[in-house]
Amino acid sequence: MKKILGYIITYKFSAFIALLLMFIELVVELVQPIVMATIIDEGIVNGDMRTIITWGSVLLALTIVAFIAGISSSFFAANVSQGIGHDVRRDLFEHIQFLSTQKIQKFSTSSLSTRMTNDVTQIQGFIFMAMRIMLRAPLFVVGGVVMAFTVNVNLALILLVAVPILFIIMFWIMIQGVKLFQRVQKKLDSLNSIFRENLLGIRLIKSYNRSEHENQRFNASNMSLMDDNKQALRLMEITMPVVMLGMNIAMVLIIWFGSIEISVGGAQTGEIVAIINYATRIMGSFGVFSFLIMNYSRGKASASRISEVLASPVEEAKNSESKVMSNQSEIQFDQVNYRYPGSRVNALSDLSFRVKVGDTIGIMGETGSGKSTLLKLIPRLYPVTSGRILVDGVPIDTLDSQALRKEMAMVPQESQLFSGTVFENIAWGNNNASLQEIIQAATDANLHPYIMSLPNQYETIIGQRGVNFSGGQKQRINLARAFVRNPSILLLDDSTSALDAKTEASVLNSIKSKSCTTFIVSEKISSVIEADKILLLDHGKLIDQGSHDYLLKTNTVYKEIFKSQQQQGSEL
Ligand SMILES: Nc1ncnc2c1ncn2[C@@H]1O[C@H](COP(=O)(O)OP(=O)(O)OP(=O)(O)O)[C@@H](O)[C@H]1O
Repeated sequence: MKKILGYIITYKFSAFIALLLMFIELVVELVQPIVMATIIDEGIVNGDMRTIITWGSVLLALTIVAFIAGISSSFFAANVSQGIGHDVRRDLFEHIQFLSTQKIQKFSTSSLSTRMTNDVTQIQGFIFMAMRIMLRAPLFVVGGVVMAFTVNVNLALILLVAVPILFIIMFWIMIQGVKLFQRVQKKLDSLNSIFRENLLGIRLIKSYNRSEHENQRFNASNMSLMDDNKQALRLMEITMPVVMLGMNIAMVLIIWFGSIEISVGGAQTGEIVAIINYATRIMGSFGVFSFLIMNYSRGKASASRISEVLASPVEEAKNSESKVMSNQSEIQFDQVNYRYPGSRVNALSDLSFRVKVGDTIGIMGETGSGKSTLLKLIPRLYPVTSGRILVDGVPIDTLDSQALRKEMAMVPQESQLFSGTVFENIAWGNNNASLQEIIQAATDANLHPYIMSLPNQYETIIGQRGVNFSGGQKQRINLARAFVRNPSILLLDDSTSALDAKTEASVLNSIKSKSCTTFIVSEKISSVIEADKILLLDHGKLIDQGSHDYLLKTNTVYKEIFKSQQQQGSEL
């Protein structure tokens, strides 16, 4: 919460004015019962019309002041809460951009999106409430008791006993509430995660007739969220009856002792009315406590979830002074091991190999053998568990990650498109690319003729996640995006799997004509047949390396794969 409240500094002026106006409103409300007592005791009881009119006018003026102060305070409080919400969202977004892939995986994308939306909204609500009533309610309770003492000490003593007891009960409820609302927030995360998976996999769900199963999964999570929410709200709901009970007992006592005091001349009617007035208003302030507790509990839970993200260290630029990467880079893996966090086995074990500048490297192996993992280690998407990866002799963990990645382009296994036009999606790889360069990249990806056949050509809007493009078209947009970057290291993770043989051959030819060092992950020998070197992986270990001809002659596993793929090819 401290971290989030730190954001208030930017809005200190608005926050100060909001609190000042709230304070004026509070003082006016505290003075009003005394004015009423004066009107009763000096005006009504004595039949003094002048006193009634004078103090009645004062009362009216005070009411108008409180009204204006209240509205203006809300205006400034909204400024502060909305401003802070905006700043927190901005910082969260920026921070998430620089979190390591492992950290993002740990938080999970659905949790991050709940934090970015729902949690920030809770914080906004909390800050607004904090400035409007969170301070005002307890201040009024304390101020009300103090003012009651100035009216009649004996009767005020009743309030002095009742109020602390209620405070303690409220404090206990608040502590329980924070725990419960934290649980609610976690359940909301799970619900969001199921919902997200459903939206992404809607076609698969329909084609497998699994809607009923998914409904059940969602309903179970929804039910669990409802149960926890109910439990939290039930706790909140008991606050009002407890307050009513405590304060009504106090009021009965005030009236009872008050009537005795009046009969012995120790108090006047107006004083009793004023103290009852304070008691009623204190009860009102306590009444909003349940709302405040709920707001505070949710706000605190949300603040700690947001702070957790903001406090996660970003990928460090360990050595920003380090040498800038040359645009032709030799790569060396030196006894590299990698184990995913939480996994019991290495995804990659004792990997050592060297890649010459401009070479094309094929990476082959059965599914799950560690091909994609190897590729992701090169731009340091995951830091190695042990061993070293060197680019031009420099360990990559000593290089600034931005500088390291500037020279690389990666085409992921799963095509990724952004909302916008085809042009924007390709240019995303290189902001400074000219139209000519974009067209060249699309041509190299064997995509230009298709784009030109579209009604709006390069200005064609790509639907959400590229729904209006085929798998192969999406892959080629991703390839064009990588080409336009003109990288010195090109990383292709099974990026031609959806292309037909002719298109793939044409794309591979374009890649061959480029001078970059290229890594091609594939399960198809045809994709890597012309590579300078093929790395053969098995269960994360490098079992052999060499050219296609060399492996075909010397490696029986490779020979088997080749034979089976040849057979499949001739059967097709
Ligand atoms: N994000 C992850 N978290 C934990 N384990 C992972 C993660 N990604 C991959 N793994 C595990 O690491 C191993 C290697 O996975 P990797 O994706 O590198 O294999 P691959 O050879 O590229 O497979 P495929 O050909 O099916 O894409 C697998 O056993 C996989 O379960």
